[in-house]
Amino acid sequence: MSKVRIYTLAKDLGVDNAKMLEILDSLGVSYKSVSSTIEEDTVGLIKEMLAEEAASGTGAATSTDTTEADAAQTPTPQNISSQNTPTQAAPAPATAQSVPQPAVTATAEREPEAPVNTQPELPHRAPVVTIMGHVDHGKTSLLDYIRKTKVAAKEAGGITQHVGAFEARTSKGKIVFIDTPGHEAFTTIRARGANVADIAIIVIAADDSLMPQTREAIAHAQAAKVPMLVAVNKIDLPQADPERVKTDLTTLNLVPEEYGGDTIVVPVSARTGEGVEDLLEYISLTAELEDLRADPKGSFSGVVIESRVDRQAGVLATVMVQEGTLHVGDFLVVGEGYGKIKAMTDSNGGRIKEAGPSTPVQVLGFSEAPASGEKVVSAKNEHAAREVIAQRASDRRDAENARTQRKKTLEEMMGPLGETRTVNLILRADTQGSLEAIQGILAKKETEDVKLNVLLAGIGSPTEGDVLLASTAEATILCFNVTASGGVKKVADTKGIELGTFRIIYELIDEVDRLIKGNLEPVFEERYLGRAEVRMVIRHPKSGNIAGSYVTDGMLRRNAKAKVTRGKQVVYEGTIVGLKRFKDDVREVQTGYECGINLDWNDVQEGDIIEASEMVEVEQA
Ligand SMILES: Nc1nc2c(ncn2[C@@H]2O[C@H](COP(=O)(O)OP(=O)(O)OP(=O)(O)O)[C@@H](O)[C@H]2O)c(=O)[nH]1
Repeated sequence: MSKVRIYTLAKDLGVDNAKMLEILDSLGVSYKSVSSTIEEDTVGLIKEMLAEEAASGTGAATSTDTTEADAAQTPTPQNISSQNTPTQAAPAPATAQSVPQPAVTATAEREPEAPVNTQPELPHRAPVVTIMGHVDHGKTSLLDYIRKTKVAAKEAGGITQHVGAFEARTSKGKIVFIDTPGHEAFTTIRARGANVADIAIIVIAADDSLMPQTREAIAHAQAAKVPMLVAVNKIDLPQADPERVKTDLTTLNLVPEEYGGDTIVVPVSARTGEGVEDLLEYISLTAELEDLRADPKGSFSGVVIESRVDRQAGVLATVMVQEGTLHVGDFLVVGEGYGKIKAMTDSNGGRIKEAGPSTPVQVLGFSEAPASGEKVVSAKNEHAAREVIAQRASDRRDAENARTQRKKTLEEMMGPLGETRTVNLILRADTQGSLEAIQGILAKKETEDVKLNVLLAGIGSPTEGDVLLASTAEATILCFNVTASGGVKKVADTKGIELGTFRIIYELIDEVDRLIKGNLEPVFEERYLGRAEVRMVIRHPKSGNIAGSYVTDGMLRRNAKAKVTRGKQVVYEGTIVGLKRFKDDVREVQTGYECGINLDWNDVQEGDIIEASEMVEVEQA
């Protein structure tokens, strides 16, 4: 029995995706997304339903979106298919969809009036897409192909400067591509707390399948919780084996739709262009499901994609507008610096005066090059910009002071107690065999309370990218038989990332055990401090009997735990409540010194041995 993809069917029948899903729900048909497939039989039922509704004038084909744009149209099935372009009027929110809406028809006399959603909706914005994958799998070629075919010829012509992002025009609207392939850019941006990409395309060469950087790219996208699409590239090659890629993906728990999962896998060729249209269509579909919106009238915020210093022009920074609208003349604050926009160009080099959400713009006006991933906000005027910067500088100083070696509490590390916790790990090992062995053991360690989440299991030394991933995902990096370079260690240090290196698998596993235990309660350990011999008992009118002693080993400390042995027998366990050297109260007494010990116990005798210890919290990995 053949199957039909939901969104294709919706398109063919001229209903929008939301409506189609509503029909499927009413028929009790299960699906994962609009890109899932349904049985041919169901298609017949849907057609019948639509025909009946159309005949009874209930506007079956009418979108549940009761926007002005829809209302202005005569609702024929053809003119209401939803296209997620940024200029399109926004569909009604989910809550409005669940309210039965009278049909919108060409005859306006129908009563009562349809309940109109008075809350103005934010308009849709174009998706921002990043392309990641293993070296040589075709990321750049794919971006080049899209740029060549989807950026208007006159715009693409001439010398297009690389600005870090470009806008593609597709039949489904604008899609913005981050033009720096690879996950370094993605992670660098995320490491500064910003999220630029809405969708990640993982490119996998059909003749090579999963490679270490493919796994890394997937881990990065998953850590960022960014929806992923897999583009299996180079399908034009005779040795291409897209099926193998799909099977291999299942080993990472990414089950392609064809296999009953929800991972969209699109075969493409960046060389011939085959499948690229499909890929773009899937991007638009994913964007539609993500329901990406932004307020062009709101206050501006954006993120620096990249920046460089041009010898003639000065600092040129590419900023992605995320909210609001940017205008020439606006004051921008980045980190602890600011600038006034002297000029602005779009990603094709054309001068522009303003730019709304999901628009990458090159800005001239910063005095220093801001770093990728820095967040940008605007200020009313220069004075306001300076005020923001002064506040930031003072906040930073406070944070630096507060950070001085403050240990994170368990709750901060693991989330609230009493819930299932996740320990995020990045594993690095010398061979695939070791990795598998470690993962095999770890799989058995999971409990109801603690989940072990291996974000990335890679062969070879940990990279700076791993540290960035660890810092954004709050993960611990564990290395087996590989060590981090000095540079990577330094980055880990500055970011406060735990990076453990082990030569014995079970030591690594012990470390994981400690991490797991750390989830449950703090672990304390009794640590031996020292020992003293009682040489005489001094009777004190107020404090009771004081043990005049000589410290024979280590040291004694006030408030330490005390154990008194007489011969082989433990005769008392308590606390050292007072410690004196001659007449003075002291905190500690070292080996070789005499002291008076008050145990708040009167039966101490000459010859007793007082052993001191204290409870210390065991460092939680
Ligand atoms: N036959 C074929 N070759 C391709 C295709 N896509 C890319 N290539 C070739 O594969 C090689 C690598 O392509 P790139 O686009 O540079 O790959 P990349 O992933 O950007 O590589 P890095 O930037 O080094 O990470 C080049 O020689 C491309 O010509 C394709 O669809 N079919």
